[in-house]
Amino acid sequence: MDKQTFVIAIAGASGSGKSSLAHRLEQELQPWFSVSVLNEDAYYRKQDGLTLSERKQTNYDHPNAIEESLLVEQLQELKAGKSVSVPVYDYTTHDRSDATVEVGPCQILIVEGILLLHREAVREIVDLAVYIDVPESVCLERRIKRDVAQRGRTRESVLAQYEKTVGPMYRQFVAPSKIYADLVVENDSNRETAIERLLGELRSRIDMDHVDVG
Ligand SMILES: Nc1ncnc2c1ncn2[C@@H]1O[C@H](COP(=O)(O)OP(=O)(O)O)[C@@H](O)[C@H]1O
Ligand SMILES: Nc1ccn([C@@H]2O[C@H](COP(=O)(O)O)[C@@H](O)[C@H]2O)c(=O)n1
Repeated sequence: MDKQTFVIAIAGASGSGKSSLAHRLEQELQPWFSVSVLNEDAYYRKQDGLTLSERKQTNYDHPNAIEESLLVEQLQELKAGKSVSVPVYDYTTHDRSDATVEVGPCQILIVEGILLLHREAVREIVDLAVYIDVPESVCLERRIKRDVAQRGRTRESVLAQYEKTVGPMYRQFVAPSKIYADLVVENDSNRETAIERLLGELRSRIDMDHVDVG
């Protein structure tokens, strides 16, 4: 078997804890492997032709909000052992910035995002598909706290956006994509429980011979 980058996708609702788990997994795997983490959000389309108030109205939870062709192209390049220049997204301006970050070849690539498992072209690249399963009400409470603290939002704006787009798109696209997961992990209690379960499953499911450790 060819040794190439092993790609783990972590999908699930906004606020389910994908990003936190992806970075914890990176920490746990790093002593043994070179690991990189990618976020689907980096591939939100550029919106510099729109005003800020127009950008605030965009439906960021619809699959078409993401430039899927660039996401897939960069996943393929990384899987093939090449470097890519990943866009940098700014949630406060609702736009992709002009900056990019270089992501180099790695043995394990973790990519996280709400709609990854909805995307057939992404599923074809992924070696292990993980869905983080958390009740909607828990995700919403976490999202309110995070978006007010880190993404320049108010509680009211988060609730309005949730009712208009986030909740409906979750029910239409994100939750149904759970059927494509190789592994479903609950994350509505202790964070350590989820990471332990993920690591336990990974140990038995990742074919380490497949990963180039040489
Ligand atoms: N198991 C957990 N228990 C409590 N809070 C959590 C847990 N996992 C993540 N969080 C918190 O919830 C918020 C959303 O987590 P994040 O990883 O950003 O979710 P996502 O990437 O799925 O949107 C963050 O503030 C994070 O610290
Ligand atoms: N300008 C933007 C872009 C995206 N969002 C929201 O981000 C969510 C996905 O990221 P998570 O880290 O929460 O998984 C998605 O639900 C979008 O609504 C935004 O609010 N503003």
